[in-house]
Amino acid sequence: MDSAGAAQRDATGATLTVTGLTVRYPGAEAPVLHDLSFSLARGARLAVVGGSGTGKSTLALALLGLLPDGAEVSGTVELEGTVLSDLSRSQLARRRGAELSLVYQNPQAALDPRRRLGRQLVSLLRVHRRESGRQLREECARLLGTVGFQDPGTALGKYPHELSGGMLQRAMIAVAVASRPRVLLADEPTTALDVTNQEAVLRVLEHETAVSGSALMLITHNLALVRNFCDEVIVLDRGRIVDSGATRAVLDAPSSPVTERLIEAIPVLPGSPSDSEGEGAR
Ligand SMILES: Nc1ncnc2c1ncn2[C@@H]1O[C@H](COP(=O)(O)OP(=O)(O)OP(=O)(O)O)[C@@H](O)[C@H]1O
Repeated sequence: MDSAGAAQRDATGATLTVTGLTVRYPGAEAPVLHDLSFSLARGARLAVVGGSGTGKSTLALALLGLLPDGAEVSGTVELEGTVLSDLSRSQLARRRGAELSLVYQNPQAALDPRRRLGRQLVSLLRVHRRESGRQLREECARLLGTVGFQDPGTALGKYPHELSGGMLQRAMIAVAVASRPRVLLADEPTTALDVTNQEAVLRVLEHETAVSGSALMLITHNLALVRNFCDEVIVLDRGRIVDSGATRAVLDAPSSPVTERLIEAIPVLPGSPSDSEGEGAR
């Protein structure tokens, strides 16, 4: 943990505090996000759940300061006591990646198909580190090893299309948490993957955020995934929070019909983690 971050800690235990966040896209009549307020505790795992078009990705972009030009934003986003809208573009860019990091839905789309994986991962690390290219490449190999790559050196020499989506996503997570961000934002990180790769990526997310001490904000439309993975959940509908709280409490006693519908959509398979027997361990 860096001393600047430690000095800025507030007394609430929250690493991220969002207050009254409202966003309107240019030309749109109504805001896409309405007066959102929530906080994320240090090291906690929060799910943001909602159907298509409810504003989940807009929320991620707003937190990262990456909304398109002309978007109207009000309310505040506070990271470790610093209001992000008070920062200059370059200060915000430094925090992005170092303190607030993002894992995209589709790692293939986030990478340049013409450049080998190693060069791209080194470029990502270089934004926040001063080591030589050789040291950064060694660090990339070490990071890939921590997320289950048997032969990191070979993987670094490959082009993105030569690796599976699951491998690429694990690599991206390893690099995203390398700077020990306060918050890792994962926007549908498993949606583009098959079931086996989804599980591997979730295990990596769980392990890596635990090791780095990062809080996780998991954006998903899939409440089944949230059940066993997140401590808290907020449910979005048409840009508003319609339900929120500890995951168990929200799932056991939803206060919105929207949450009820999402719960009804969870497939219950005998012996699956969503089966009550399977849940006993947590
Ligand atoms: N750049 C933009 N300009 C104008 N409207 C936008 C823009 N991006 C998104 N929207 C609109 O904002 C609303 C919320 O979109 P957003 O992508 O945040 O939802 P989402 O919950 O992430 O959806 P999905 O799960 O389908 O990705 C949608 O109606 C969308 O059409």
